[in-house]
Amino acid sequence: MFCIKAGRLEGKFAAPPSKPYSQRLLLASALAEGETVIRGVEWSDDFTAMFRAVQPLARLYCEGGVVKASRREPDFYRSFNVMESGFTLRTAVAVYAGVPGITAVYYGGTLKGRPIDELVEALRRLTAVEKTAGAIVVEGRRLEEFDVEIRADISSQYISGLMYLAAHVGRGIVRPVGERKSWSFVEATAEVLKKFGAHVELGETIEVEGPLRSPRAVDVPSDFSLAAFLVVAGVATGGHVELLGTLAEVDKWAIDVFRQMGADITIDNGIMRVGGVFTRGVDVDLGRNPDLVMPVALAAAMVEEESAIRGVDHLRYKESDRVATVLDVLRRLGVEVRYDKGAIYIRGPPTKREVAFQTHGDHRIGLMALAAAKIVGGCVDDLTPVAKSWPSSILYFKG
Ligand SMILES: O=C(O)C1=C[C@@H](OP(=O)(O)O)[C@@H](O)[C@H](O)C1
Ligand SMILES: C=C(OP(=O)(O)O)C(=O)O
Repeated sequence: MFCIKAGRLEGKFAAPPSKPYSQRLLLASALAEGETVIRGVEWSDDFTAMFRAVQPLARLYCEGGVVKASRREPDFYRSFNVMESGFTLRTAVAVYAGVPGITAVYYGGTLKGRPIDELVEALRRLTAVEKTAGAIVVEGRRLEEFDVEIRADISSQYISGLMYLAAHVGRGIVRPVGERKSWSFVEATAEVLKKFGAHVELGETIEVEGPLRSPRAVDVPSDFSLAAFLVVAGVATGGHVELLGTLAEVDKWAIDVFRQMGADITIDNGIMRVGGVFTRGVDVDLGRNPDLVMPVALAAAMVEEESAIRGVDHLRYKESDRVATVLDVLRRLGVEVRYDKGAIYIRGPPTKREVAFQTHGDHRIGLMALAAAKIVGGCVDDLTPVAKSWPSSILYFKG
């Protein structure tokens, strides 16, 4: 049990480093020609998962938050545990299909109940892939150019995995089928592959052409989906919060969502200053950016006007069923909330104080609970999950 007193969140904080970018940069560095220095890494469980996954084909050195990576002759037999990292599981299974040799990718915890079968089916058109209890075994081949269809409405990481495979083997075409969920993360993959010299076209189909070449040194950008918890806690407690760092593209447009709700956010010389009061509800579709649902829902819980957060049905495939667990956090706050046809409707403000929150084994629900506890006071049952994306978060909220 971790308890927090209600009170103003005040201070100057380093914005949290982006987990999705740190993982993408490490994977690209491990496949690229030449050494890459990656600066500003936070050793989250998911980054560690990617570090394990690339070890059989990369030379790796680390010192604090700096990692140096370059490709090497891959081991023929390789096995590693990606723990609960969906991105690492889905990209590793795809990439190793194009690396001659045999790979056993172990996975566990909440990831055991999350989707992977559609990617396994798509890869079986290229090579042998066996799914057993808790592991996937991939027979890697020297693949030529490939052309595959894959469902786009379950996880964008299937597509990101196939894009990395294409860059690695030389060329590939990926045909997304159905609604394009979490699409901003496909764009983030394209952005990183292009930084490493690949040619990427995102259209009706996706075309990727390698090879990957190191840009020599890269900085991990900051993550707005995580920083947003500090923004919400700062605004909701009337505190003054300053965040230092350059935000990654993927979720940063959502600053305007918080502004629409009444937050006063300015960015000047890489410093984000946060103030204002949440006074208005919002009607927003977060289907392209699912990780923003938790902080936006918490901000919406502060205002009386009803908010609608749409496009959230695929949140059921995350570390927890986030449709259910976001509703759980809000109900514990005494907020009116309902889910209907892919949308969450929220009407605040909180009517409860000193609340007992549950993380349900999910890091983003844990972070939402930490920010909520700073606002109304309360306790979080288990902090372990937050190490998946932002282990240092507890230091920001401890206060
Ligand atoms: O590619 C990525 O790094 C991610 C993609 C999204 O998942 P899905 O594509 O499975 O929705 C997102 O929710 C996750 O936190 C990170
Ligand atoms: C769903 C997430 O990550 P992953 O899919 O990589 O496990 C997340 O960080 O919320």
